[in-house]
Amino acid sequence: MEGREAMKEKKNSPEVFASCSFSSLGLHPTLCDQLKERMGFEVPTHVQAQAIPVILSGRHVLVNAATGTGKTVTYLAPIIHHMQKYDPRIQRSDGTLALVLVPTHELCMQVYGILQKLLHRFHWIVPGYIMGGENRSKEKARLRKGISILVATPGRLLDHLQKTSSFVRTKLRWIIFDEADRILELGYGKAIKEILDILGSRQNMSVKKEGNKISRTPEAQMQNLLLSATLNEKVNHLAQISLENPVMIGLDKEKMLTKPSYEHTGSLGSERIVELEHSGNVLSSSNDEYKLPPQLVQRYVKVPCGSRLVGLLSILKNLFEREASQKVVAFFSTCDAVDFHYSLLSEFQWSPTSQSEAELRQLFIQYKIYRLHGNMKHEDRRTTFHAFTTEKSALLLSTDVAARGLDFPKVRCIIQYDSPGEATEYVHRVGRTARLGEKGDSLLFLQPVEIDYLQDLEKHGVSLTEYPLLKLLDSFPLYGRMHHVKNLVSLEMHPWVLSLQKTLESFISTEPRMKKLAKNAFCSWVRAYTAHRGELKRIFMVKKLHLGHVAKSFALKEQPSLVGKSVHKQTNKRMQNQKQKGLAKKRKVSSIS
Ligand SMILES: Nc1ncnc2c1ncn2[C@@H]1O[C@H](COP(=O)(O)OP(=O)(O)OP(=O)(O)O)[C@@H](O)[C@H]1O
Repeated sequence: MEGREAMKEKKNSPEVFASCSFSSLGLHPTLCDQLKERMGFEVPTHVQAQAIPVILSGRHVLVNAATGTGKTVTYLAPIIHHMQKYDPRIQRSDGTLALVLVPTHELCMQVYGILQKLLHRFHWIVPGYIMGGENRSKEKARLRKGISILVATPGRLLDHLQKTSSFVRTKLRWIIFDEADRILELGYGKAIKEILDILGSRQNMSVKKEGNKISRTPEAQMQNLLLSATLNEKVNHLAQISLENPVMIGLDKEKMLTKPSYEHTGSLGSERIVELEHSGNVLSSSNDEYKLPPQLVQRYVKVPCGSRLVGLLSILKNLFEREASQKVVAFFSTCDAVDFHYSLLSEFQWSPTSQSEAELRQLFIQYKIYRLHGNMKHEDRRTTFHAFTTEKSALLLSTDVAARGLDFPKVRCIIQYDSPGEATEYVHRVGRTARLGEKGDSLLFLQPVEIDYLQDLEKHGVSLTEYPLLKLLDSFPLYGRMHHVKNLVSLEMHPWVLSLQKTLESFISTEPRMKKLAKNAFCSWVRAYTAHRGELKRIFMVKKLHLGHVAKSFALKEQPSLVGKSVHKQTNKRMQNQKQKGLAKKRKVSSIS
C-alpha cells in the first residue's frame, strides 16, 4: 500500500479521480471500508465511478479505459458487493460463482492478491486461482473444497472443466475477461468458446445437458464483463458470443459499429456510457485510437543496428546514474534475448573513466537486475514478480509476459528495446509506467530502416518525439576526456560507441557461456523479426537487415556469414513451413514470449 501522503496528493488529481465516494456508487459500507483500509483507496477513479453502478445493475458491460486507471477494482468490487449480500451466506460447497479470466500467470497472481485484500472482512467468500504450470492435483483439491471467486488462465481452466468432476460451477453468475483482446491474441479463442459452451454461458444458443455441459436458462442471470485498455474489433466475436445487450464504457460513439439505442452521461461527467440495442458487432475496425496516460512522456531513439547494444547500455547507465532510486522495465522480443542481456548486464565490467585494473573491474550497470519470461521456471517467475514489485530501485528485463495488466509500483521508465509489433502491445508496454496519474517516460528503440513504424503508431493516436542520443554519448567522459564530436559521419563512429563496442565484443569472445547465450539470442531475435505480420512486415523487413550488424548488436565478433548462414537457412525453412501449413498470417506469440 502506498503512503497516505502520496495517496492524498493523487486524490486531488481531477484527471484521474472522480468527485464522488465509493459509497455513493452503491457499494456496501464494509466493502468501502475495505477499499479504504486495506487498499488505501479514498475515492473512485473515473472508470470506477462510471462502471461500478452499471455493473451493479447486472448488465453485461464492455469497459475500455487507459492503462493504470483501476479496472481491476472496477469489476471486483461490484461482484463482492453482490456476493456478500447472499442470504443464506455463500458456502464453499456452492462452488464457483465468479470466474476471472486473465492471459498470464503474473496477472493471475496479482488479481488473486487484490481479492485477498478485498475479501478480508468477507471470510466466507473464498478466492482462488488456477493456472498453467501449477500442480494440477493441488488445484483439484482446492476446487473440490470450493472457490467462490476463481482467477484462471484459459487453458488450465478448460482442462479442469473437462477433467475435474468435483469442480462445482452450477451457481456461476459472473464471467470476466480481463485483457480480453490479449486472451484472444494468445490463441485462446477456441478454448474460450469451449469454456463458454461448457459453462452454458454462450449467448444465442439453447443449452442442453450433454456430457459435462450444464443446463442454464437466461433466468440464471449470467453477467459477463470484458475489459481492456485496447478493446478493438478483434474482440467482436468474443463480445457477440459472451455478451447480451452490453453497455459500453469508455468507447467513443463514432467508433462503434452498432448504433446505440440511447446514450447518457449521467451525473458522472464527460465520458460516455452507451447502451446498445443488440449484440451484433460492437466495435468497428476504425476503433483504433488508444487512450494513453496524458502525463506519459513518449520518445523514440533512432539507432543503427550495430550500435543498438551500446545505445541500450549507455541509456541505462545514464538513467540510473541520473536518478539513483528508480525502476525501469526493458522489453525484448524473445526469451533468449532476455537471458543474454540479463547475463551481460549482470556481469559486464568496465570503467570508461580510468585504465586502472581495480576500476576496470567495476560493473558497468550497478543496479539490481531481474528477468522475466515464459521459459523460466514457475517458481522463479513468481519470485521475480514479487521481488520487482517491492524493489525501490531495479531494472527488469522482460518479454511481453510483463506487458499486460501488471501493476509494479513506481516504474519510472519503459524501454522498448525490441519493437512491440502491434500498436496495442506498445500501449500496454508503456502502460506499466505513468499509472494512476504518476509521472512516466517511455523510450522506443528503432533502427533507421524501421522509422515508418512511427507513422503506424500515429494512426492509433500515438506520437513520439526523438531522444537526443548523440548528446548523451557526448556527455560520457572517456578516459578522462570529453568527446564532443562535430561533423560526425555516423553514430557508429562516435569514440564512446567504438570503445564500448570493442570492450563488449572482447568480453563476449572470452566467455564461452556468454558467447553461447549471444548466439542463441541472435538466432531467436532474427526468427522473431521474421514473424511480424500484416502491415508490419513492410516495416520490419528481414531482407533489410544486415546480419553482420545484428550480430554486433549481440556483441558477436564472428563473421556475419558464419552466424548468418544458418539463420538464413532457418528463416527460409520456417517461412516455407509456414506457407505449407497456411500459417503465414499468424504470429506465434506464445512460443516467443
Ligand atoms: N480508487 C483508487 N484509488 C487509489 N488507487 C487506486 C484506485 N483504483 C485503483 N488504484 C490503484 O491504481 C493502480 C492501477 O490499477 P489497475 O491495475 O486496476 O489498473 P488497470 O486499469 O487494470 O491497468 P492495466 O490496463 O494496465 O491493466 C493499482 O496500483 C491500484 O491499486
